Amino acid sequence: MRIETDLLVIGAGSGGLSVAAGAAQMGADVTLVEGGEMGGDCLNYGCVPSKSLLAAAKVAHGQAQASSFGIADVAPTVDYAAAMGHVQEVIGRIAPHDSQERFEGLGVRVIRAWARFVSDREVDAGEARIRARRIVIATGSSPAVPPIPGLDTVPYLTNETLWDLRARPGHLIIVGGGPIGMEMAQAHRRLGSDVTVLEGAQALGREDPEAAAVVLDRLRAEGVAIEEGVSAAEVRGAAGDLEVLAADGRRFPGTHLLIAVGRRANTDALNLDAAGIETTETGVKVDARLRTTNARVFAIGDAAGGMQFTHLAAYHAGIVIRQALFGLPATARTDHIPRVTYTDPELAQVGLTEAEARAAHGPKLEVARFDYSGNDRALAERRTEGFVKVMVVKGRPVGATIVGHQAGEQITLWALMQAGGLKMKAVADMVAPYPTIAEVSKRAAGAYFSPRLFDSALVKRVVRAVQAWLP
Ligand SMILES: Cc1cc2nc3c(=O)[nH]c(=O)nc-3n(C[C@H](O)[C@H](O)[C@H](O)COP(=O)(O)OP(=O)(O)OC[C@H]3O[C@@H](n4cnc5c(N)ncnc54)[C@H](O)[C@@H]3O)c2cc1C
Ligand SMILES: NC(=O)c1ccc[n+]([C@@H]2O[C@H](COP(=O)([O-])OP(=O)(O)OC[C@H]3O[C@@H](n4cnc5c(N)ncnc54)[C@H](O)[C@@H]3O)[C@@H](O)[C@H]2O)c1
Repeated sequence: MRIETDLLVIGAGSGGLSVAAGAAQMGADVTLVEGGEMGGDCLNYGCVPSKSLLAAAKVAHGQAQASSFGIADVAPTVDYAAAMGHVQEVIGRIAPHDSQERFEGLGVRVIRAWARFVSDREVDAGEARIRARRIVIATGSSPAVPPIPGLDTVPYLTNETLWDLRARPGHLIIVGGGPIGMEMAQAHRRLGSDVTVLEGAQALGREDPEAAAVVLDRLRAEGVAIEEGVSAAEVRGAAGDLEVLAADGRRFPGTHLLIAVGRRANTDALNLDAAGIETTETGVKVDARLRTTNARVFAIGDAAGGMQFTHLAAYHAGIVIRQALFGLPATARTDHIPRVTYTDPELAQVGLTEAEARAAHGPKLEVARFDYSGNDRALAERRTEGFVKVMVVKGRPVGATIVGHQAGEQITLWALMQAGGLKMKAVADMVAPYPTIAEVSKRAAGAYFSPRLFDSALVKRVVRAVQAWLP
């Protein structure tokens, strides 16, 4: 079967679905090829199942920690299979939105097969040979599996297989202390598993160290063993009884092993050479407009080898639609893309961290800060750990870090500030409802302005003069 199309999208995950839906609704002839599950990683093996399991874990934790509110603590009775059932139910409720039926209803031609390039503008998928004016590679990424001796002889879990478990792991060993490792560590600890995290460098090492420490302290207090600077040298054992040997000779026994050491872009099966598309160590090589080394082909989302987030893939989709449908130039920015690790407390970042901002701006950097312990709502909810830290250069934020209750919700304000290049005055002028956690951001803006107001000899002189003059 031969197909001619305006836009061919390879991969029906967060990025590909956004391109296909937008382009079809704007009148383009769109063909979407998906070899696996509609919805990609985020829906089936990533964001949705992980946040759903964390939600179940939060309920269990709440039962165990109620007495500070005057309600008896209850040791939670966890039905792990039922918690995983909840995870699958949530996936099932979102799935229709990403389904083949919905996309066909939007006018998208959906082909369920694995795609591979056969020329610079043609792709084979199942029985179809598809010739396209423009092509978008949105094939996402897969779990990287490190070459640890013995790993191939032991059953191990990844983010793709974890959700099939129905019996709670007795002792889950997690290799990798990034967002996947730390989210799953807390979820499983709260659901009653013993958990050990083995991290080769520093856990949450990409984040502001002070903010990461707040999260790591909490996880340790909840009983997660976090071993940093531990590289796994060997794995031994069998299902239910295995051990990881560290390079320094230490042994870490457990029942289950989760590998969470980062991702590999899904490019191997695409036969990119046939289309003259180059790759880098992290994914498809793209320029700031997300164009590959083939002028007809774009790459977006995880496949493009940069940051790996669902909202980034969706943002990339807009950048590509503008170029592929309207022929207009569009450049992808990164400075306004937030990221959140959904542990409890959450850790959220947009733009530069303090260390990055100091390196980039030196003495021009001012850091405005406010602690959750000064927020009345946080006190009412007994959630006083954490802070907001805003990196400011010439009155405009260049980054914000929030760690604490609902940090992921609170960072959206700073994502807006970064996206619009707005000044701190915008937040200072905002009236935040009392009592909300959102006031932490307003108070951070206040902390930026208060020395200018309260420590200013000029302001004091003006006030005294006006008071002397007023009737
Ligand atoms: C455990 C976990 C938790 C996460 N949590 C979050 C979170 O809370 N927030 C967040 O923003 N991000 C999160 N992420 C990251 C997020 O899932 C990804 O960044 C996002 O899914 C990337 O979207 P994508 O469209 O690039 O790729 P994907 O969603 O992975 O979609 C790619 C699709 O392409 C298909 N495909 C691959 N090769 C081919 C081929 N040759 N032919 C046809 N089809 C192909 C795949 O089957 C897949 O369906 C998480 C990831 C993981 C693993
Ligand atoms: N909340 C979210 O938005 C969210 C949640 C989960 C995942 N994700 C996305 O998925 C991506 C992948 O997450 P991840 O946690 O797998 O990867 P990651 O790259 O963020 O972290 C992996 C960690 O594993 C460590 N590591 C690497 N090799 C190791 C080894 N052999 N032994 C011990 N430790 C080792 C690294 O030092 C690093 O700290 C993230 O970059 C993120 O973009 C996002």
